[in-house]
Amino acid sequence: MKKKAAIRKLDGKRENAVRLPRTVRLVVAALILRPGPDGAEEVLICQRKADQPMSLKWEFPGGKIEAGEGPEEALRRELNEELGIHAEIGPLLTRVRHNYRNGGAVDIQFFRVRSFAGELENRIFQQIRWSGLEALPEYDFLAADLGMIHDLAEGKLKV
Ligand SMILES: Nc1nc2c([nH]c(=O)n2[C@H]2C[C@H](O)[C@@H](COP(=O)(O)OP(=O)(O)OP(=O)(O)O)O2)c(=O)[nH]1
Repeated sequence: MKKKAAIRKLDGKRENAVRLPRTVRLVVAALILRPGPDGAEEVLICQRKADQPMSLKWEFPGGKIEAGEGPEEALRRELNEELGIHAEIGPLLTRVRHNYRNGGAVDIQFFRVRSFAGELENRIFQQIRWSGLEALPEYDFLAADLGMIHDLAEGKLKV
């Protein structure tokens, strides 16, 4: 009897593991930088619309990598769709993995962008704006970005 009970328990555990899969969304995002008026760096930040999930939170422009795309290629496409620019994608600055409380997980690669062609145009966001790096913690960012924006503000992550 004891043995059977133990097996049932094990099976139950396995079932739970199957019932709660975490599909990781592979995401790319850009730190688009420009020199600010005082010579310090400014970065472009974007606020999600009121009718989007995680509404009105701030984030960096970007989105999910589609099947068959490389990360840089996906980011170039997203920046064109969202902001109407043709960006030159620079180096990978950092990579963040975060489990959201609703069960979704994201794996985000952040690339530096210092140069782009075309005029910045807000095509999908509530608003976009330039912020000094040290001011980033004043904005209500998506949870996955919090560690990184504090590192940027404190100069621990170099751009
Ligand atoms: N673009 C971007 N997405 C981010 C950041 N931080 C963060 O957690 N994310 C998450 C939000 C989304 O779940 C996902 C990006 O997906 P998306 O931009 O293609 O699509 P979406 O907001 O409609 O999200 P979804 O509901 O389809 O998952 O990554 C960030 O700084 N920039």
